[in-house]
Amino acid sequence: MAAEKTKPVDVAVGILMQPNGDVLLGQRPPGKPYPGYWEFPGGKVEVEESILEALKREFMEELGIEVLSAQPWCCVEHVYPHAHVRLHFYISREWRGEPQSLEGQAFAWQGSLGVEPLLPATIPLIEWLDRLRYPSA
Ligand SMILES: Nc1nc2c([nH]c(=O)n2[C@@H]2O[C@H](COP(=O)(O)OP(=O)(O)OP(=O)(O)O)[C@@H](O)[C@H]2O)c(=O)[nH]1
Repeated sequence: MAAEKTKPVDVAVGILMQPNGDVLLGQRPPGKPYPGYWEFPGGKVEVEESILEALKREFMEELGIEVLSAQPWCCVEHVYPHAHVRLHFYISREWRGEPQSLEGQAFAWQGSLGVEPLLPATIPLIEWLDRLRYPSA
């Protein structure tokens, strides 16, 4: 069945934002669709799990970070050849712990220049995000 005719899969995505505006990105590992592309950490929401619960679980599993609070920011739907996803982006400024690469992926704190390539569904968000994190620019 073509991906666009399927029901979207909900994905919880977290943007950890430091006081200077830097945000945390992770790199997709080999063996997954879009290997080597950069993304905000997160993953699919499981059955009977809220988006915030999924976000907290994914951050703990992937990075060993305890997200203490996060606010919904925006929701983007995208149809890839491999999946139809509905991405729920949350912004967190309050977490505990330093990121560790628990699943072998690279990660980086990024300022305005950023890393490339980014996942296609994530690219339009960067401009909106820059307006939020650098309001006087
Ligand atoms: N975490 C994350 N996922 C994103 C972003 N942008 C984006 O399009 N996605 C898509 O959302 C889905 C994330 O789910 P996932 O991480 O559990 O799935 P996956 O494809 O990596 O692997 P899996 O199906 O083996 O679990 C992927 O289809 C990914 O392409 C982003 O910024 N962060």
